[in-house]
Amino acid sequence: MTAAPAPRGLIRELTRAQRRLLLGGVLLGMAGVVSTLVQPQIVSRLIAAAGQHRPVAGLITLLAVLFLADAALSSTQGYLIGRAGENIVRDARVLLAGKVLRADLAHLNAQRQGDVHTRLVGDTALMKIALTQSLAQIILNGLVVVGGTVMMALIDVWLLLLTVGCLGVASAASVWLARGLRKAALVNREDTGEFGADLQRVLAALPTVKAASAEGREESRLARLADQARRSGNRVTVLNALLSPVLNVGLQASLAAVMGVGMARVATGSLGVADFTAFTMYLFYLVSPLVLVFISIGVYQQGRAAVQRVDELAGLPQEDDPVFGDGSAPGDAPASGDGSAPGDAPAPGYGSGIPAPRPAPDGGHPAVEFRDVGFGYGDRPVLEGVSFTIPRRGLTALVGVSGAGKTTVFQLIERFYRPGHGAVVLDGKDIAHLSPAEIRGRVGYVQQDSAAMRGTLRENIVYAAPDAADADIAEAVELAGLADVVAALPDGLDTRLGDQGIGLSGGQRQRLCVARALLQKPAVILLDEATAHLDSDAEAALRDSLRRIARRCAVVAIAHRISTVVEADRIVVLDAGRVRAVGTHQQLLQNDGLYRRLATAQFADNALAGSAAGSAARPAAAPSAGSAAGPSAGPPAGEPSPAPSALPTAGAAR
Ligand SMILES: Nc1ncnc2c1ncn2[C@@H]1O[C@H](COP(=O)(O)OP(=O)(O)OP(=O)(O)O)[C@@H](O)[C@H]1O
Repeated sequence: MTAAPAPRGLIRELTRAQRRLLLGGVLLGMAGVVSTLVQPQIVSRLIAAAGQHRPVAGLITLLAVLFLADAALSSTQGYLIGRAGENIVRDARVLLAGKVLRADLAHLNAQRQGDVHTRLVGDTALMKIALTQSLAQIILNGLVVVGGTVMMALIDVWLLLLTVGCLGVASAASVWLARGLRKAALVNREDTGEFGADLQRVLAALPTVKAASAEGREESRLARLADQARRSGNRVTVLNALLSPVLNVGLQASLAAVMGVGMARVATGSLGVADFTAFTMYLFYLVSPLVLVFISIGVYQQGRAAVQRVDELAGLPQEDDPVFGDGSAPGDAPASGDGSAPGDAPAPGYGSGIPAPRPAPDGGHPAVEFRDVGFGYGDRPVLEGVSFTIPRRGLTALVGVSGAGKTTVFQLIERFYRPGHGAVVLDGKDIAHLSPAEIRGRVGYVQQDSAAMRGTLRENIVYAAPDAADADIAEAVELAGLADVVAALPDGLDTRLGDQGIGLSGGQRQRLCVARALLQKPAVILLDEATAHLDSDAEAALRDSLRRIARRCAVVAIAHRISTVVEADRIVVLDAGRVRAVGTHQQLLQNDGLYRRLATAQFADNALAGSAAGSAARPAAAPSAGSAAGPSAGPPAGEPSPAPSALPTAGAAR
């Protein structure tokens, strides 16, 4: 994963929030340790008292109380630590979900969705075990081991040295195994993420997989990845399986040695029976904590691999990270240009050498302005020296062959990506200085792939304006040409849609997205081939609506159909990432070869198909009053425009 380093102390922050539960758990656990360590001493005194025929009832009662206290303390400690663990998982998931939702798209797109999912769901759960249960086990059982060792030293140092000698070799081997375990666990987490990512890819394109009869191929591919995860999982299992036996061998050896040497010393009278019993009890008490310490170290190492992956995801660069650093406050108005009268010469010196915004003819600034914008995805340049303005009202069409950069222009207006050069200006403000919420509150965006989500039709429509009034919803539905669709559904707006809006046709989904954008009441509406799936009646109705809407705000359409383009107040022709021409349909027909070819090629196609017969050529719209930055075409020569049909976006038209 190519993410920036995680914010320092993320894990510390998550655990600090749970410090009361964690501290409470550890303190109770320590009380339990004391109660455990005292027990052999009481037993030793019990044996001594019984040997001397003294009363033992008090000692027996004390021993019973210690046993019960031990059990109560250890279960309460387990509960507190477990609760802290669940809280840490919740906090980590909420934090990561926020990071992913606000991540910079360029960086997020480089991640595999399934891997992001695995990190958010699976790795956070493993992280909980590492940060709470296994750490608590290491601390508490470690205390039992240390405390027990001290008590054993007080009873008989030579027997202790014998024990440590047998256990030392086994412990060193266990530490070595635990180290290997961490590396193996990291590989296994990566492999699991890989499998998740591929599964997600297949599920997202299931109809394509079925249509291509690729189920078998995909199954084999998934099986290969599952096998890869199994192999690395097996390495983890082997190391895990070796950990306890290695330690057990050491423990068994030390038990045998202690019993042999201890009994011999009891026989010679150099060690008392009571002390030998207490020593042996400590050794037995040490067995399980010692094994648990090493198992917990193993689990902790596996959890650390998950912590590393969670940390990386938390380090995803965020879209509101400051990257420009020019010292101006977010949302600063330009030093000049605001308040200048329409027609004033642009004032120089705005931002980093970028000319000041040009006031729009209707007062105020243009709705959108591109100033010498250059942009590429990674090292691949897509836009170069792009400059144009979009007036505050009217319909602007963006045309060009496929891959010219039209959608990229929209994505830069939304600031999904930042330009490498130049500025995108929204209502006189460089969007580099606006928050994502400010930008997207002013811009409605209907994407090419008509995004709809699982939920009701109403939830989908009000998604960008959750508090919209019913009357506004009804108006947006009407304007988007969705009213008949809603009326025909038994549950109307409360009809439930499946994933990606399953339950609606492609054209209906497009109208839903238009309604969603309209309801937002934006200053600028971006339509990316929003009528591509509509039949000609629905498209004509939506065009009428857009004409009405364009009286109130700026409508920018990446136009698929020439009928939309013909009606546009201005047309921006993009060619290989550059603005080639700006003008009306008539002006461009007259003066721009590429535009003429784009328009007439489709007209000819439709004429051949006989579909153009009934389509009367619409009179070209009057040239826009707004001034156009960038190349401009000359006035129309009064020649007839091609009949409304579809404008090709294929490179063949060039
Ligand atoms: N996320 C991305 N990562 C890398 N390259 C991309 C990405 N999106 C688009 N491109 C590339 O950028 C170029 C412009 O793409 P864009 O989608 O803006 O073109 P377009 O004019 O809208 O095309 P179309 O009419 O086919 O939708 C294309 O060459 C495309 O391959």
